[in-house]
Amino acid sequence: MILICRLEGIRRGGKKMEKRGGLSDLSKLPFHLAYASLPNNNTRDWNSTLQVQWISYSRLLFSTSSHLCQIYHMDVVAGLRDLLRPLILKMTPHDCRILGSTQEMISDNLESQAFCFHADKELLRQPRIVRVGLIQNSIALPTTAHFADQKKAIMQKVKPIIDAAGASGVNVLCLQEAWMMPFAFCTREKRWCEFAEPIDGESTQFLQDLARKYNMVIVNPILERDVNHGEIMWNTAVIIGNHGNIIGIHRKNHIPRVGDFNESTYYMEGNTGHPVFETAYGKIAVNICYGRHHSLNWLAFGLNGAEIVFNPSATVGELSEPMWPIESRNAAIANSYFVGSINRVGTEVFPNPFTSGDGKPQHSDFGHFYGSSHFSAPDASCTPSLSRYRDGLMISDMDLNLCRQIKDKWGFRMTARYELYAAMLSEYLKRDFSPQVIVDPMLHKRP
Ligand SMILES: NC(=O)NCCC(=O)O
Repeated sequence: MILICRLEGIRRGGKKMEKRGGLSDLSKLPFHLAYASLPNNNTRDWNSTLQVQWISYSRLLFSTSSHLCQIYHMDVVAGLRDLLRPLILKMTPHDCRILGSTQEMISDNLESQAFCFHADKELLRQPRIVRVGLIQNSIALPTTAHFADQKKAIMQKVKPIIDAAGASGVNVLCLQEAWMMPFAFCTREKRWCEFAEPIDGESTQFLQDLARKYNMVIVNPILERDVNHGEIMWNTAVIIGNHGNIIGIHRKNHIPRVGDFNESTYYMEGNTGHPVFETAYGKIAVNICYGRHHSLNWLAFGLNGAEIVFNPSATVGELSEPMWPIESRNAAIANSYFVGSINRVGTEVFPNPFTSGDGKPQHSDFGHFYGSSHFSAPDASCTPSLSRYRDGLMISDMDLNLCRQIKDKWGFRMTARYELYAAMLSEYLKRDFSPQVIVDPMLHKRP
């Protein structure tokens, strides 16, 4: 059963929920709840904030915070559109564009969620609201299919999702790590190198058209073949501007050497530093997958002025799922920027079994890529995650003014004592470094 009600004043942890719509006890609700929420008694914001959510009760409790009080979701469950029609009729054209077009384009297998992070109103600056999108997806064909067919099928699969993002007014969109291929780096087989592309190759050209069409910045994470440097490979994000131009690239800084993540067989540590790309919609950066375990990597993007850092990833449940909700959220807090975390979905099975020298029996798949893409904000709020199993599009509006507001409030940049750490690191890098350990003189004495 689906109920539609309107909730207001949603607070952190769901502790305070004033309701409208005649529902007094949320615990009596059916497991699934579709609702529309409005900002606190504020009709002024009606145009941009009528939102509809299809959400489980338990997720509702965990998902809300003071800066995340509008939650909306355009699910495509059959019949929901009819139920929502009275609400759609009340919307302005702007809202209809978001809900209507998204509904039209998304298939039953695609989950879509949308959120909004607010900042306080300022006297001297206008809000800087940017609509940001994340796409997670499984591969489209078995890994045994012809490579050209695999690539074409992935593009065909992702295109309607990008169209949905574009039609929903997304300004900046990020795809998952190496989205144009299966994540075959577990196998150590070199034939997968055929998927590598130059920076301005097939997938960039494909996305350039869409960037132009939707006036959208697109982050395109690929396996790069560096044609000007001996055809070597990198794990690269190409930043495509909203005019379809290539703004620049970033190459993955930290290459995993854990479990089946045998990526070092294919590419080296990146050589692009920590670039921040000033786009039409804000300053963005990309911390590719395993880089999220390295707090200095996050820090460097922050020091270069990033307002949104994307973390396009490919990681499996057995290895990293307990870390996933924590690391990027912590980075958003520590560095006063927004983070968009993306992980692919599904289990990719490869033709030949492999091992990774860890004593485990040979196997033919990487494990389950658990999706769970989400956004984190500098004020410690975060969205719920997309599904562990389904393709998904997550959209969030975010007022980038929140970054400076949180910097002003917490002053982490002022209290950071960078000079202490610069000195410590330069000592540590010396060959004759010895750790600063003060031994208890009693430690080795007999009692
Ligand atoms: N793609 C990638 O770097 N994965 C490494 C595993 C992880 O960091 O969870």
